[in-house]
Amino acid sequence: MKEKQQSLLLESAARFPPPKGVKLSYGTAGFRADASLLESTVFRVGILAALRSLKTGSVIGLMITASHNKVSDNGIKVADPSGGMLTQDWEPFSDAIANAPDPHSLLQLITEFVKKEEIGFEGRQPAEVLLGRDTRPSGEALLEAAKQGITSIVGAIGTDMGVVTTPQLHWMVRARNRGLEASESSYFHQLSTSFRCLMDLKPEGISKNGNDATLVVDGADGVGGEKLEQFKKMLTGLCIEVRNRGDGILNEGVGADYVQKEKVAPRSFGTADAGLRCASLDGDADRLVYFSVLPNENNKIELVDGDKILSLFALFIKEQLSILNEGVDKKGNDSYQARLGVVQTAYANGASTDYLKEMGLEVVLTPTGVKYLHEKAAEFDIGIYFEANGHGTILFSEAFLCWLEASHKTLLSTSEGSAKQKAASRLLAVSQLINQAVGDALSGLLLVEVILKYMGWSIHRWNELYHDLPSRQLKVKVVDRTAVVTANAETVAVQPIGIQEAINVEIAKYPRGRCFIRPSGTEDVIRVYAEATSQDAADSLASSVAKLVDQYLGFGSS
Ligand SMILES: CC(=O)N[C@H]1[C@@H](OP(=O)(O)O)O[C@H](CO)[C@@H](O)[C@@H]1O
Ligand SMILES: [Mg+2]
Repeated sequence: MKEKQQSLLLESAARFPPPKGVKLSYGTAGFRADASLLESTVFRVGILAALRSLKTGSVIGLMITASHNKVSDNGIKVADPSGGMLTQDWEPFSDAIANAPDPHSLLQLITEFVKKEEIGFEGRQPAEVLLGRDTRPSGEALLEAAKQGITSIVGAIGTDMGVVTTPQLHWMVRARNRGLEASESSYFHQLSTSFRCLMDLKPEGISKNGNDATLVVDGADGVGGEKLEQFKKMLTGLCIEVRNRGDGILNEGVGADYVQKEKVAPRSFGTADAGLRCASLDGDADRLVYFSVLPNENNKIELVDGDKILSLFALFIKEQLSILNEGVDKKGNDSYQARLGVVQTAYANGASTDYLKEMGLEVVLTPTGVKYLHEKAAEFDIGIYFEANGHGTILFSEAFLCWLEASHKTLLSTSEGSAKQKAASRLLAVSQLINQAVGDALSGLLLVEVILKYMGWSIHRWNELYHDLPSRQLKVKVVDRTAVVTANAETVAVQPIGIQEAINVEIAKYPRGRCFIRPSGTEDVIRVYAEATSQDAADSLASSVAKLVDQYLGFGSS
């Protein structure tokens, strides 16, 4: 590294001293903390993003958001060239530089890393980082700190995309690296065009969804509500009313995380909305859940979560694939036996996993966190992944899309208007509509709406696909959450020794009982999840296992 570069790093790092006594970690989804603690971290992640851009010769993304966390928090996530999450190989470096105590130790870490990764500073392309932020008041100053980090790498530039949803930023990174236009208007254009194409391809004779022609959306008082209000004007054939568009406090009693975890209606929704088809986005609009307010039930709702969105998508895709393969000899030249797979975590409701398996689908479980689910889904020709909390998307392999495009072309010339041609056309439109960089509440919502129209289903009919097993989630504060080590996609606790056997004894007391514990990657707690055939049983299983966690690891345990 040249001297000029070294002194630039030292000078700028001196302007962003890290807070004393705070240790930060990249965690499940980037750095998150109280916004007042983050300037130095964000500055340093700016440096990391510029180095990543140099290393890959591609555009990188930086998103300033703390998603569903409270408004006083903030955070930062990195988008890799594909638009997906930062490669896990670079997470240890991000942790190390975030916690470097002074400019010199920071410079030393960077120098060593640049050498190890063989990052060239005289590459053909200059480094470029796209920056975005959500609506948090702390976002503007943090974005400036990130920019300073980026520009402390000689020749690197930061391009401010303004206030955007997390998935919009990831989409833009992906688009730029494919040589496409990466603006908000091109994003809206792609989504609205593919949405219209799918609406035009719905079967004739399907009736409207009864009385729920309008979709009412809770915007979590964040960026998603704002964007949807703007975007809905470009959508034909769908009437959307957006509530909680930013007048109230972000994520307070609103948003997908609140609705999914508490199973109650968000602020601005009540019994007057009973029976309507409603949806809720989270603070940065990468999560989506649906719900319907129950009549006379004190804000209780019928929750249609990420597992059911996944099931709806899987059903639709599977149907289109079987139309395409109808009458085709398995060895036929123009057939492509696409591998369709679904990816869930241990938090997926057991009834959803049973349902998907009964459909004949390959179901894979991964640890919690989109980075794991996304990676697994990419192994299929069509991989659908969702966390129960509503974060997920559909990935199409390049090989399958190539075949599909060619096949569609042939079908257009030989049998335009045939069921097969329409099925191919629908799948192509889905690959355009759904955000293949990352889970996206806006594009997910449009796909749900299209499929409900296609099926002629109301939200209640959709919710009847299967009945969720009653479940309960609890959090337990412990001395050191890293003392819990899990295996088998977090379904088994291998440490502390003996705890799993004790949990098994509890589980055996309940028919269809299922329970697991894991350390959270975003909060300082151990999470307990339990499922059983009645709510009382799920509650009681969760609370006895929470007691075990407290006995083994709680503050009175040592
Ligand atoms: C049970 C649960 O909902 N866990 C969430 C939560 O992770 P934890 O590691 O459980 O804190 O935040 C993650 C990031 O948003 C999300 O991917 C994950 O699903
Ligand atoms: Mg989010």
